[in-house]
Amino acid sequence: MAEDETGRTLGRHERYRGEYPIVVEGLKNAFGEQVVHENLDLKVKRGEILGVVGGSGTGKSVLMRSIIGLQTPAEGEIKVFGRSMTDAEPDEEIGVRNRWGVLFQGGALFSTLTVGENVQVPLKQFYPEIPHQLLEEIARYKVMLSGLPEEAVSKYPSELSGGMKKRAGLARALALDPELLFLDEPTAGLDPIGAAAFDNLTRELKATLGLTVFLITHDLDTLHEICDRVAVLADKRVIAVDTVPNLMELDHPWIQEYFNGPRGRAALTAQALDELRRHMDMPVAAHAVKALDKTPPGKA
Ligand SMILES: Nc1ncnc2c1ncn2[C@@H]1O[C@H](COP(=O)(O)OP(=O)(O)OP(=O)(O)O)[C@@H](O)[C@H]1O
Repeated sequence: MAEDETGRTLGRHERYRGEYPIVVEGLKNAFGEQVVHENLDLKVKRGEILGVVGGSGTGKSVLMRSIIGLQTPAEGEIKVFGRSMTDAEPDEEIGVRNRWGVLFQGGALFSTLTVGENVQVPLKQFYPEIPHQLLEEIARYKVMLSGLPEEAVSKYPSELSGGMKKRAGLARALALDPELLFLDEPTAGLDPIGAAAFDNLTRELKATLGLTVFLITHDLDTLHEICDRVAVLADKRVIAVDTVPNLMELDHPWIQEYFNGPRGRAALTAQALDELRRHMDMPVAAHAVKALDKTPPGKA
């Protein structure tokens, strides 16, 4: 079961109040000869959106799978809500597993179930005593909370667009009222408007539901717009965890290339424009937005 900082077991509906719901220390993961992580440390703060970035194959998904117990590490310690995930028996983990929700890459919905039935899967697993009608109502509520129209409840995944599938996956991840939300590349494959809408939804859900979010992404706009801090994976470990502006000051080749390369600068300019637009009633800001909008690409 989840524990507070003193080791006291938390009641089923009691929320974790410690500072770090996820603590990873000295993590090593290897597949045969291939060492993916070595001496990896990471602490996720309660109530933050932590972005996780790194080149392809640096082990972002493996890190997430280790934290949620789908990948057994070769070495190291992982604590979620104060409970060690590395030495827990599967039964013991249940008191922790129903406190998180996961949106896997691509949504990972059951294709033979409707959206509503997909959302009901974790509810039935952890709360088999809930009556059928209440299950349906909870599922409908989660679907709408994720920004889908009510009719989507009875649709099958094949009848949904890519963006709607992500929202359906999110609805399922929110089924158990989690405190922790894991999102693996939530905006991959979405058009820029769909991606921005999903970012807004994540930010609103964090604020209204008090979530802590572990967010793997390649999307620079997402990093700039909604992440409180960003962890950078390189050289088999987390080489830095900080705000984006602070990371941009670091003298690491991958970080410089990523955040200060052309795409990184474009994302930064877009964010600055957004900030200014929010203050459009101020004449100076309105003027600046007009001027920046006219700046030719590459000159911003
Ligand atoms: N089950 C597995 N068996 C063997 N190797 C694996 C397994 N899962 C992951 N790997 C390897 O571990 C490394 C890290 O994979 P992972 O999917 O975590 O990378 P990633 O950083 O999420 O990459 P991307 O950004 O491309 O999604 C890769 O080299 C991958 O091939």
